[in-house]
Formats: sequence, structure tokens, C-alpha cells
Amino acid sequence: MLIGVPKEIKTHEYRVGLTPESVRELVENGHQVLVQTNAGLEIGMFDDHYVAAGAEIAGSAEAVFARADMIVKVKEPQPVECAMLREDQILFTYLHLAPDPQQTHGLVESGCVAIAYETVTDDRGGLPLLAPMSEVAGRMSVQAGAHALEMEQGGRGMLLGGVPGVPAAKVVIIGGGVVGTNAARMAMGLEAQVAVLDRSARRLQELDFQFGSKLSTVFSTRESLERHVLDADLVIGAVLVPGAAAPKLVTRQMVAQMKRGSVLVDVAIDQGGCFETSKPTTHDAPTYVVDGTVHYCVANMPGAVARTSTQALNNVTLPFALALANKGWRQALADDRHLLAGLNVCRGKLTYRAVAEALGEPFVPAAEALSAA
Ligand SMILES: NC(=O)C1=CN([C@@H]2O[C@H](COP(=O)(O)OP(=O)(O)OC[C@H]3O[C@@H](n4cnc5c(N)ncnc54)[C@H](O)[C@@H]3O)[C@@H](O)[C@H]2O)C=CC1
Ligand SMILES: CC(=O)C(=O)O
Ligand SMILES: [Mg+2]
Repeated sequence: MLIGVPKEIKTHEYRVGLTPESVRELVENGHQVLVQTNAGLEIGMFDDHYVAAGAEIAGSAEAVFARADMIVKVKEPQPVECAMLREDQILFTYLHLAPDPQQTHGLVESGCVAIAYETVTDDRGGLPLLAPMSEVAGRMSVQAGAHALEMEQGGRGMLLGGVPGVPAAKVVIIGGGVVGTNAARMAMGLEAQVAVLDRSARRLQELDFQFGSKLSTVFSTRESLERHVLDADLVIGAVLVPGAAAPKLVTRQMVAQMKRGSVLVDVAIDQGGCFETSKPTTHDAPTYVVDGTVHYCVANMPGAVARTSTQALNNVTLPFALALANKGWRQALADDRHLLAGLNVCRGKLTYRAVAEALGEPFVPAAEALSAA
């Protein structure tokens, strides 16, 4: 199979779909890899390294999209990329379709086979291709929040951990999954006062067992959420209903009642965000202020630490990329129900229920679309 790796084009997105190390694995398995020139330049993955691993270098994205049987990327395709996709071409990347009707229509119209990293599952009920980026974003959310709490950024002028004789900041994390757990770990490390809210009692038990008395675990209800958010200096939004648009848990009215200079970091922004006042921002201009509360809503947070993130992402995507290349998409999807869970669009059909529901579009089960293909 010919596998294509275009350079990412989202603002300040320096990750790359395949590392030279991954390319070598694919080439050793008998495949050809076409990498757009300078795809990994900013993170020290140079064209020379790709050539040494067995790749061919293409001069443009157009050349990669025109020739490849499978495109391996990081972020969702932008409109110019959607326009280059074609029938039967495999697209393997993050998609986040629920809040994005334009991209969804572009993928459906292209006739491509789009497999979303974020909805591939595993035997333990996890999302293994989302998890490493959630680890990164969860850890970064505390750095971003700490910075936003500084006066110059419009924050309350509070140090997360306080100092002896002065109280620490109150950090409230909504959603105790991978992002939430990593955020809690970093915030506790900086000696903030940390609470995690989740509606899964089991998740709260696991967190309590893992972190003990230093972490306050709270069952999430309207009442507990409101109480904690209004008392917080920093709130981190980290909920997920897989594939679906994020629920708006913090209302505009609650934001208006928050302490002046408090900070909201909405990590769930890639699924539309869990604060009513959230709108996606970029690394160029990551924050804005609503009613005195600083909002940080960058939809590709891991892009800022692209070296760490590219390696972490490749560690988990490579086995699936190999399966798709070795078997072709029909067989690879038929053999692995966890990979099949990643199928969001298949030759003109929308095959992920939560996406179809969020967008009010017709839904065809992935298995049905596969057997018809
Ligand atoms: N902005 C960015 O750059 C990035 C964003 N993300 C996003 O972060 C979000 C969280 O991802 P993960 O932690 O991996 O998900 P996860 O599935 O590990 O955790 C989500 C948690 O939210 C909880 N939850 C769901 N609905 C809830 C509700 N109504 N109230 C309270 N808790 C609720 C679940 O019980 C679960 O524990 C996702 O939207 C993901 O796409 C992940 C990586 C990077
Ligand atoms: C998960 C995601 O949206 C990202 O890594 O950019
Ligand atoms: Mg505890």
C-alpha cells in the first residue's frame, strides 16, 4: 500500500502523522510511504531521516493526496484537505465530527473511508488512540491555567500552590478520565487545592484509591458543580461522551457569577466545549475574557509540545496503521471490532451514531456499511 503523510496545516500544529521510526516499520512490511517535504521539520524529523527510513519525499500536499491509498495525519482535515480526498481512500486521523458539520459533509461527499483516532476502543472500555493526547492535554491544562491566573493575562494574580501563610488556589476539574487524572496529578504536584467532579461513582473510587486524602473527589450533580465552580480559581473542563458533542455543564450565568479573574480551561473544546461561553482558540491567541473570567480553549493543545506528542501518538497508532496497510481497510475493520469503532464515515455514509445524532444526519451502523462496501 502507498501511505501518504501530509504536513499539518492547522495554526501552530507541528505534530506529524508518522515518525521516521514508524515509516521504517511500514517499509519493512513491504509498503511505500510518501511524506510531504518538511512535514516534521520543526520537531527535528527532517526529510533526510524519512528518506533514510525508506520514504519518498513529495513536494506538495496535492501530490501526497493524489497518490496515497491511505492518508495518516494528526488533526482533522481542513476544507482544502477534504477537497483532495477521494472515493475509497483511507483517512486515519483525529476527526471530532460532532461539532463540525462542514467537515462531516466534506468527508461524506468525498467517498473516503475515515477512521477517527478518538473513537477507536479497547478491551478495557478505554479510547487508546485518544489517551496519550489526553495525558498531554491534561498535564498542559494546569500549566495553561497557572499562566492565565497571572495578572498580565487577566487572571486573579494567584500562584497555584500559594506560599507558606497564604492559601493555595482552588482547582476544580470536571471529568475524572484521562485528562482529569493527569490534570489532578499536576495540580497536586504544584500544591494547589484540588477537587475532581465526575458522574461515574466508579471513576471517583479509582481516583480516591490512587490519590488518597490529598484529592477531593465529588459526585457531579447540578448542585455540587455549581458550588465548586463558583468557589474555584481555576476550572478545567475534561468531560467526554465518546464521539458526541460535549454537554454544556457550566452555564453563561454561572460564569457571570464566578470570581473576577478566575480561569476556565476547556480541554473538551475539541468536542464543542463544556462551558456555554467557550469558543475554540488557537496557540496564537489562546485566551479571551467573558464577564471577567479568562477562557483558554485551544483545540489542539498537544500541538504545542509536538515532539512529545508525536512520539506518544505514534506509539499507539502504528499497530493500527500497520493492520490497515497489511490487510486493507475492509479486512482490517472486519477483523477488529475496536478499529471498527473508529469508523466514522464510510464511502458516503455516516457510521458513528453519536455524530449522526449530534448533527441530525442519517446513520448507518459501521458493520452494515462495511458489509455493503
Ligand atoms: N483540547 C485538546 O487539545 C484535547 C482535548 N481532548 C479532549 O478532552 C476531553 C476528555 O478526554 P478524556 O479525558 O480522554 O476522556 P475520558 O473518557 O477518559 O474521561 C471523560 C470523563 O468525563 C466523565 N463525564 C462524562 N460526562 C460527564 C458529566 N456530565 N459530568 C461529569 N463527568 C462526566 C466520564 O465519566 C469520564 O470519567 C475529550 O473531549 C477529548 O477529546 C483530549 C486531548 C487533547
Ligand atoms: C485529541 C486532539 O484533539 C488533539 O490531540 O489535538
Ligand atoms: Mg480523597
